[in-house]
Amino acid sequence: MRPRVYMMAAVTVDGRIASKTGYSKLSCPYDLRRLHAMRAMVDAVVVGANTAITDNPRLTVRYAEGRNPIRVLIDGALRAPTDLRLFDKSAPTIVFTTSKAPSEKIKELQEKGVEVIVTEGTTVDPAEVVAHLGKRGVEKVLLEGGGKTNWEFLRRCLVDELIITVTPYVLGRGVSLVDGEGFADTEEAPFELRLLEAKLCQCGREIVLHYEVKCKNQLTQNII
Ligand SMILES: NC(=O)C1=CN([C@@H]2O[C@H](COP(=O)(O)OP(=O)(O)OC[C@H]3O[C@@H](n4cnc5c(N)ncnc54)[C@H](OP(=O)(O)O)[C@@H]3O)[C@@H](O)[C@H]2O)C=CC1
Ligand SMILES: Nc1nc(O)c(N)c(N[C@@H]2O[C@H](COP(=O)(O)O)[C@@H](O)[C@H]2O)n1
Repeated sequence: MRPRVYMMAAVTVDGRIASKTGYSKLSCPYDLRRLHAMRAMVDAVVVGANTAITDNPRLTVRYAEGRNPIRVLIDGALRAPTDLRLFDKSAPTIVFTTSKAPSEKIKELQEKGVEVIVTEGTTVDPAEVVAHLGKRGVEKVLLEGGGKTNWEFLRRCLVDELIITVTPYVLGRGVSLVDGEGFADTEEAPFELRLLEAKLCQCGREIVLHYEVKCKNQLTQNII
């Protein structure tokens, strides 16, 4: 069985996860604690190249109790600089890339103890990433964005639960929670969202929405 995939993000009222300049610090301290508690609950946390480059995240557990998950970066052309915090020794890190990655950069990362997996094709197939993690015993994966990576996972029905915090801001042009080609209408989406919970954050200014993502194929199979 493939690992269960949770997608978590903080969005503005107009659905942005970052501004036009890449600013993304939207969450209140309570929301950050929820994020870190989730990191402690999963076995691996996944981000895309732009998030790694723009935010230079640590992806470790700091505002909750628990162990650090494996950090996973999807970076087709290995654009991420090798001095990112992701590549420090605080947690195991895996990079999924393609033959577009410069070989000297792969070597540099390997010397830092980072595992680099070069997949076939011109882009990394997220299904392959999830399957690979499953084979290594990973049972729970947290997808932390950004928008393009969220789209690549969602359009393939690779997300099982969505936890979205709506924050009291409007940014206008910027990065969308799900940033891809898009669906023509709600029917075209290969999944349905079922609301599990909607709650007010302890800060009193944010709403936490928790959905189950049901793949329509699986729904049909269940009906038959
Ligand atoms: N508010 C929040 O909760 C969060 C906000 N953010 C924000 O999101 C922004 C970044 O989002 P966005 O620009 O959409 O980018 P992403 O972080 O999703 O990175 C996208 C890039 O990752 C690489 N990538 C992702 N999936 C694949 C794949 N399947 N195969 C190959 N490469 C892949 C590609 O790089 P390439 O094109 O080189 O192949 C792609 O362009 C940042 O500003 C960050 O701050 C991020 C997370 C949470
Ligand atoms: N859930 C959530 N809320 C926000 O407001 C955010 N900005 C993010 N961003 C994610 O967290 C990463 C930063 O992590 P570190 O604190 O450096 O460990 C960032 O890169 C996004 O993945 N998430």
